Amino acid sequence: MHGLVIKNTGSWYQVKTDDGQFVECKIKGNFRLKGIRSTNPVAVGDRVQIILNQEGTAFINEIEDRKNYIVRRSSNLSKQSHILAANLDQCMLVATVNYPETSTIFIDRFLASAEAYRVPVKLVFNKVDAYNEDELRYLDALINLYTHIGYPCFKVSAKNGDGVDEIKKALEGQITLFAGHSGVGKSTLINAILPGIETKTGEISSYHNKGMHTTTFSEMFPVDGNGYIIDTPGVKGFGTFDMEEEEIGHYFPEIFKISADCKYNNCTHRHEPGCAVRKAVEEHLISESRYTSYLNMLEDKEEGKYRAAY
Ligand SMILES: Nc1nc2c(ncn2[C@@H]2O[C@H](COP(=O)(O)OP(=O)(O)OP(=O)(O)O)[C@@H](O)[C@H]2O)c(=O)[nH]1
Ligand SMILES: [Zn+2]
Repeated sequence: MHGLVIKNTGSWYQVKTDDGQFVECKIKGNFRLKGIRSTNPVAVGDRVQIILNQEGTAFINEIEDRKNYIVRRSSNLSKQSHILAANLDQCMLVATVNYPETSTIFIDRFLASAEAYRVPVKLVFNKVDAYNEDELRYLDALINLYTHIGYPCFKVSAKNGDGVDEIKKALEGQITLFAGHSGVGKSTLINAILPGIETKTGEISSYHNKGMHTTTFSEMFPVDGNGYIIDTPGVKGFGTFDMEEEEIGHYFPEIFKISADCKYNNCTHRHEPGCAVRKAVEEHLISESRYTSYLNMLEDKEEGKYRAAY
């Protein structure tokens, strides 16, 4: 029998089978996945094969190949990582231009990590009800920039409901991870999409605070139109993604595209002669803010301390 892992409590996994049953499952034996040293071999979003037993529970005995997955390092000391979710169709990054401001560096780092993880991102700009004329103009400039690069953008007010229907539409049939730094209104937005979920996430957080080993806890919530949303408490964004210096440019689509015209094919687009990227920045074909974010990631890498800012 096949199904989708929709909840992970550490020792048990809840699987929704393809014929619509919910089955509590355990892992059989010792799962070792190729190339991943993970504290949890199975994550929400995994498609699995299960074998039912007489008590009505089941064993997971096979995990289907993942199209992508996101991880978090367990700690700096250990090389082990924790798989937060698998098979994401998309990620929605909630951002704000004020109250508090999401920096373009934060947005761009997030986008680059998502490119590396091969998860498409949609940008959701929240709190549009609160902005003045200047902020709204800046917002439109950002939306113009990111839409052009290929990231769809939404304007919403989780507070008064503006734009929330468009978000609901974009969630249909998709597994979507929500991310965003503290205070952008992620919880308020999720609650506008799924009234009642708020209490649940609250419970999870307080459980967290007791210092119990709940880092393995994650859950997907069904939304209208056969989709799911994942809101992992405490996850502001993606974890560290180890990128080689010359690789960082690959995760800025517009930089990558133009870099084909650089004189040197290992160009880092800083001081090299014949750099097509720097020329494009000067000619305003690549945005200054994106180039700054790119350099910012490169600098961290140089100092040997690259760590995502979330
Ligand atoms: N004006 C305005 N305020 C909002 C909106 N959405 C959320 N807020 C407010 O922003 C603050 C933060 O909202 P939360 O939903 O708690 O933000 P969060 O992103 O979940 O933050 P954490 O819980 O810290 O992760 C609250 O005071 C909300 O009432 C909005 O659309 N407009
Ligand atoms: Zn270059």
